[in-house]
Amino acid sequence: MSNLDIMLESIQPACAASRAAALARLDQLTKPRGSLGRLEWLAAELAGITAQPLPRVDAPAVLVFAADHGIAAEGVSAFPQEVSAQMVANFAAGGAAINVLAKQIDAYLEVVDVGVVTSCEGIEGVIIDRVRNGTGNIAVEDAMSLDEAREALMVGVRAVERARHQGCRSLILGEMGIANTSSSSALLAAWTGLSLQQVVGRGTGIDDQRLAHKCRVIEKALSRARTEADPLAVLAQLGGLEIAAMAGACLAAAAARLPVVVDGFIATVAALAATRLCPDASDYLIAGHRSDESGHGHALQALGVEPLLSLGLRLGEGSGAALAYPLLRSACAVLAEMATFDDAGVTAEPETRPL
Ligand SMILES: Cc1cc2ncn([C@H]3O[C@H](COP(=O)(O)O)[C@@H](O)[C@H]3O)c2cc1C
Ligand SMILES: O=C(O)c1cccnc1
Repeated sequence: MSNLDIMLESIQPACAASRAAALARLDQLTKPRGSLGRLEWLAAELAGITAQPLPRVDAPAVLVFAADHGIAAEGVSAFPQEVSAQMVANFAAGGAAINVLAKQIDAYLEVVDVGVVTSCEGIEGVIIDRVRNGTGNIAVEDAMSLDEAREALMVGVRAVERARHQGCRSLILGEMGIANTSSSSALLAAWTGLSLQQVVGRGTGIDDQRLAHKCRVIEKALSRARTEADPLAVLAQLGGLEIAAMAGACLAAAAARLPVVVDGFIATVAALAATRLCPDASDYLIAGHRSDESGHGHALQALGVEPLLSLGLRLGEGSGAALAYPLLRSACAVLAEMATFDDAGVTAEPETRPL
């Protein structure tokens, strides 16, 4: 059995007993039942994920995976392919949105080159774990081989191992890769049967004409693909290297009982890939936000998750997940630190006297 198969077999559903214990405690805390709304739901989810009635999520790791996409040659993005490598240098220099947001939550940040066309070797601080030099153009050929898809998953697994070594207890997964909304749309359509109109959006901000062209290119990719194939084969045909790495990171997180805060459209499709490979991995996913990329709502629905925030972001990099992360911290703090009715001598029973 491969290391990947061993890990897939080790993934267990979230712990129902810890979740139930957290829910019972929430009802004893000094507040009307349920009055902290989704924060209570979040606290219970985190208890189930970590198998701890009083979960802890500090410190978070932000893992940003970068790779290029052959489909960029079709003109499906508003930006040229070289921006992927330039942005990796920007991440390394600390100048991107995710750098700023990761700093605000005291996160451990790692940028991994999984397959940027102009290799990021030599950029200080970037982890080089390359599978190949960008993917094939999915309109005309498979993105990668089955072996390469497995290798890309393992890139994510290794990144989670490093984050755990740093003492991280929660994960935020981000990506950089020009044209990766196209691969994500193709994967989402392949796995859900949704129409192109539902899954294809403007990405970096393309106009109507380019959007129509993007739809035609993705349609070509889908007509070439064997969408009924097993999930790994679909990932190899249509996926991106960074998408596969994020999926591998989701699986490793599930195996280690760490919560993953899912970011935007691309990260959600990667999380969907993880659940296609191992359905129990879905228990470990918290949707950070709903991005403005049309199709993200459908992707979240396919994953069966409700996002915490909706701020009109359309960036990726892990930005929306980093913004949502403080809610996880707050949920854990409320559960652990609020007084119970008994502790505080507050009457727990609702009013029963007749009016
Ligand atoms: C400067 C810049 C920074 C970014 N950070 C994330 N993305 C986002 O945009 C890309 C996806 O959109 P599309 O499929 O239209 O290319 C990804 O790299 C994603 O992470 C960026 C894009 C640009 C241009
Ligand atoms: O939702 C996202 O993650 C997204 C949307 C547009 C461009 N890049 C990323």
